[in-house]
Amino acid sequence: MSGLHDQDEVPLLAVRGLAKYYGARRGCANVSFDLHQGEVLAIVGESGSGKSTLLNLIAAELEPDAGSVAYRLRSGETRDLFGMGEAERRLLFRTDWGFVRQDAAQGLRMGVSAGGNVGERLMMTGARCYGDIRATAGDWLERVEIDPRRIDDGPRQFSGGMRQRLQIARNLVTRPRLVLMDEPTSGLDVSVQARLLDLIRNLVAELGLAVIIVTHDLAVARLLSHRMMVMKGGAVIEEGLTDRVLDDPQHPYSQLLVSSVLAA
Ligand SMILES: Nc1ncnc2c1ncn2[C@@H]1O[C@H](COP(=O)(O)OP(=O)(O)OP(=O)(O)O)[C@@H](O)[C@H]1O
Repeated sequence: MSGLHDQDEVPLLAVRGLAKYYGARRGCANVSFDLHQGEVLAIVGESGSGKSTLLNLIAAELEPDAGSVAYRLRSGETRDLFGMGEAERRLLFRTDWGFVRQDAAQGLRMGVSAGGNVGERLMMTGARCYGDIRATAGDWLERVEIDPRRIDDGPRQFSGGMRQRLQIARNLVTRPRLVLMDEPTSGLDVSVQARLLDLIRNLVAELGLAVIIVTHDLAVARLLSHRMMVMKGGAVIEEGLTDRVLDDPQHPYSQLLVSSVLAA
């Protein structure tokens, strides 16, 4: 995928010098990047390279030891996430941000119906009319290729792929501008993965979403992202346009990563 943005516009997200240590062990350190509206950034690297730590820092689920994350609000004002009050940040995350987790059970309310899962997020943006909420939830189920007649079924009655699609509907119904995704397709059958990736790709393009996607799968990065960052040992060792990094990796570790996938 290739895509360009206006270099002059203020980034949606600006990450500077982010670091997290677990005791003496480096989770990630010295990570800086900008993300613009509509841009998809893949974070790749082997297990333990720091991908989840970085994503969880950006989601403010972990406290950084150093660094900042600035976000441009809909009002145009840019704010440091860690300087915000807890309530303000929570509201932002529930409306303007999404977080699609690898394990759908962590991103869904498993005891609540499909319609309830989608409607709940909508209510956080102020929707109150039951009929409208139900109709919008039904529309979103259709958009993620779930039969809207299953609106009253719970996620426990859904397959793994359907759960992930429901999680996507729940996250996108509020029309967020930024969505974090943590290995959204791993653990699913290959054919289910392909369908889900196709769906994600179309929705991201249609809604003009900015996305940070963590994946260990370079094919996922190739398909979805404009830019990618390669992490190793908690540090970003290479960063650039996805096609460039995959076709012409500069760092020996990225070369190894790319060639080992090609050889597989
Ligand atoms: N809660 C924790 N306590 C101690 N060390 C941790 C903790 N979480 C992560 N680490 C360490 O931080 C480093 C980065 O781990 P992280 O989970 O961010 O990597 P990752 O690339 O997301 O790996 P995976 O793909 O396996 O999830 C690793 O050395 C890991 O052992």
